[in-house]
Amino acid sequence: MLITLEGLDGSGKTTAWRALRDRYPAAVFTREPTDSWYGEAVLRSVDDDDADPLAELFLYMADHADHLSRVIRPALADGSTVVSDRYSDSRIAYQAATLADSTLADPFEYVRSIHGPISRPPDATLYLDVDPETAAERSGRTNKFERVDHLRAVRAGYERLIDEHPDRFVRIDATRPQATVLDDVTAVVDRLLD
Ligand SMILES: Nc1ncnc2c1ncn2[C@@H]1O[C@H](COP(=O)(O)OP(=O)(O)OP(=O)(O)O)[C@@H](O)[C@H]1O
Ligand SMILES: Cc1cn([C@H]2C[C@H](O)[C@@H](COP(=O)(O)O)O2)c(=O)[nH]c1=O
Repeated sequence: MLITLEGLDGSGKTTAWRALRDRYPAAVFTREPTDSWYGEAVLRSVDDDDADPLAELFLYMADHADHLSRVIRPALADGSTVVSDRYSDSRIAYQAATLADSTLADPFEYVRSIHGPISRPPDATLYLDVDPETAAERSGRTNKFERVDHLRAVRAGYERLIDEHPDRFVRIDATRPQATVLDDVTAVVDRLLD
């Protein structure tokens, strides 16, 4: 089973991912951007305010393709549970926002469409829901994606994904205290793996 954690910057995904790693030591824990050289190239682009959004999308896609072949597919073929901190929905929500002013007629559909033939959809996605103001505050506004107006557009993309896949997404109110959020996260994953 492939479980993904999604949400705005600072929503608490990595905190939840670490709690799940302690609780399920036999599962495979991974993330996007990955720690490969493709992931390093992505981070260089994230730190470049002038990066071309389409070029950046394809860096993320290269990292995703490598992640699929090197980590995700082998782990699933072994029968392991895989938990990924960010995955394809991050691309659809974030790059649809960065490409909003591009020549693409419908960036959301375009980014989704390029995943179709190559990706492996998640079985379940925990969406840690915070408002853009809380997200920007918690993340410390350290990169170009952590600005309130951008996060508002990203959140709209996530809402569209949730509307389209109500059975896959589990929304968790992540504005509550950390312990309460983690209780909900572990209860959801316990139920999924039961
Ligand atoms: N429920 C919560 N209430 C208050 N603060 C929280 C909560 N969850 C996480 N935090 C804090 O918010 C900050 C960001 O958390 P975390 O790194 O887990 O978020 P993230 O979604 O992985 O962020 P990013 O996408 O930017 O990597 C950390 O300082 C963390 O301790
Ligand atoms: C996977 C992925 C990530 N992003 C953005 C979101 C963050 O601002 C940065 C780095 O991710 P992190 O979880 O905060 O370390 O990258 C994105 O725009 N598109 C993606 O596919």
